[in-house]
Amino acid sequence: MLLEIHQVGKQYKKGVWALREINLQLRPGIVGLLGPNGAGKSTLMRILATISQPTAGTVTWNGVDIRKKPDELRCTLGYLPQDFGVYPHLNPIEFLEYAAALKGLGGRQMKTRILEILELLNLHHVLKHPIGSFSGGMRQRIGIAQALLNDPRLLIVDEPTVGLDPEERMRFRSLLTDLSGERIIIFSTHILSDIEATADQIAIMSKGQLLTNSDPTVLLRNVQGKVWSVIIPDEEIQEARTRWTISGTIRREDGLHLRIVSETPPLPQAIEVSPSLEDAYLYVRANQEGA
Ligand SMILES: Nc1ncnc2c1ncn2[C@@H]1O[C@H](COP(=O)(O)OP(=O)(O)OP(=O)(O)O)[C@@H](O)[C@H]1O
Repeated sequence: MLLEIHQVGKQYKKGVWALREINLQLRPGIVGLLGPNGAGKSTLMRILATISQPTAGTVTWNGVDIRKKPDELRCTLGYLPQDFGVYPHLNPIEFLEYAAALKGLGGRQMKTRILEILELLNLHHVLKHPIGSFSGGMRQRIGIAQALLNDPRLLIVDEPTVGLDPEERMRFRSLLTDLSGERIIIFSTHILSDIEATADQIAIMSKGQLLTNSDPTVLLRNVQGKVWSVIIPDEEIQEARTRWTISGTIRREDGLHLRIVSETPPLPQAIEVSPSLEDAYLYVRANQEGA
């Protein structure tokens, strides 16, 4: 199973590229697509979901160009868009039957499959309740349920944790881990902690470009020896912000404790600390955007 993105670009307006020269090879596992708002994550996901066409480049699914033969991918694609809407008056079964019909799926087997999915997503106790009465996390699980109807090999979820409380976020992350295995799961977010514990691969995007695509341990290794702790007086924070890439600030009795990502010690008394993925993310962005 292989999804290959080759030199993909997308231009919405003349001269303005929302995506530029994206190259990625994805195999089974969870890929975290990380980047700030406007980085191009949704644009890329819509192209992969065959909803939008790239202006340049190609995407192949197991060697087949998805532009020429979109159905090869569509029949095994599950997609949860960012702006997923539900019909509030329908209950989960009614909604999923409707979603299945839209996808051309139906029959007796589909009824059984819907019940299995609702059980898997821990929604079996609310089968008769209108979706409008559900919490944000439960609605997102309905969104995932519709994406799983065809037992997809490629599952694309676009910022699924927006609006969820911390507990719901945690549950959603472990749900994706449960669903991984013989699937490619692409999970976009602008929040690092969403993918920190779950992603096998982290692709970082900014301003339409792919800055890096690595195993999280490689990202961490790259920033090893480049994260420092320093203490400065409160009044120096403005200047510090202009001088350094700061990944954390804590106010203590003895002053402001800064966590700084820098190739060399930012001050002679700086103490080296072990890096986090947050540091690694800032390091990639600071280096590659500035380059
Ligand atoms: N339909 C569109 N027409 C014109 N420009 C668009 C369209 N969709 C997105 N863009 C622009 O393309 C760029 C990338 O947007 P995109 O939505 O893909 O980013 P994103 O990383 O998903 O951000 P967000 O988290 O805010 O959705 C942005 O500058 C955005 O304004």
